[in-house]
Amino acid sequence: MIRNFPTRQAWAEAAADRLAEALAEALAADGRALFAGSGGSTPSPIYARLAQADLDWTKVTATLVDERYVPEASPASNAALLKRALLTGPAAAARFIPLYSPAVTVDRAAALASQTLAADGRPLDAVLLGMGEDGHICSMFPGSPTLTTLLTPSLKPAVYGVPAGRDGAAPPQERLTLNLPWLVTARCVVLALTGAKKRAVFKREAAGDPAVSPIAALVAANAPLEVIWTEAD
Ligand SMILES: O=C1O[C@H](COP(=O)(O)O)[C@@H](O)[C@H](O)[C@H]1O
Repeated sequence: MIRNFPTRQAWAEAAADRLAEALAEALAADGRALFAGSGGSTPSPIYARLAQADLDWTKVTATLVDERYVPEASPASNAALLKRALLTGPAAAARFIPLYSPAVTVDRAAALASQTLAADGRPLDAVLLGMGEDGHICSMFPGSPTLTTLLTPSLKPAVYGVPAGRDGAAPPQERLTLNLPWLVTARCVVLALTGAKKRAVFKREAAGDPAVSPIAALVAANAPLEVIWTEAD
């Protein structure tokens, strides 16, 4: 279930190649493809390689698995990271759907992003996930108040607002996130992990309770999950 790579370079290449393959399959089958990427410190080397993939990027739409409720000018913006690291060179021709909208509430921004993604009219073809050391994926935080809704498999794929909290379970800042049904209906979900600590967290979470652990819920729902790991931190 976990593919191991000896170096960061081999790990990034394997993840990017798998994502490019899934996007190429979608382009061949349907003439278009939908990608969703994570933020955080993990994905930049993967994005750098994926941006070089020989794809018709004019037919690719890219979005985010989650976002902090901040404008692109903020250093915390995942949109800014994606544009800087992936949507450059030939990949700059891809269409980008942000989760953030200015001057509305986080829930209104979530509704607007849900509508735009629904209008695109296809499931995700390739997803790049990271995981925090607390076991969160997207902005699904173990123990947070919105988790039950985000993990409900019978809901439609949608974007949700995640309130900020002070208790350690909720994020310190409002966020936007895709829900589990987006991941379960995807063609390919790559979870990219680095270091011994995250591997241990993944193993613990995968064996956990799907009602309270996003990783366990992903596994229990038979999402097309591929875990790519390097011990290089
Ligand atoms: O907050 C976030 O964190 C996770 C994990 O980030 P990392 O720095 O440990 O790689 C990331 O996947 C998510 O997109 C981001 O918003």
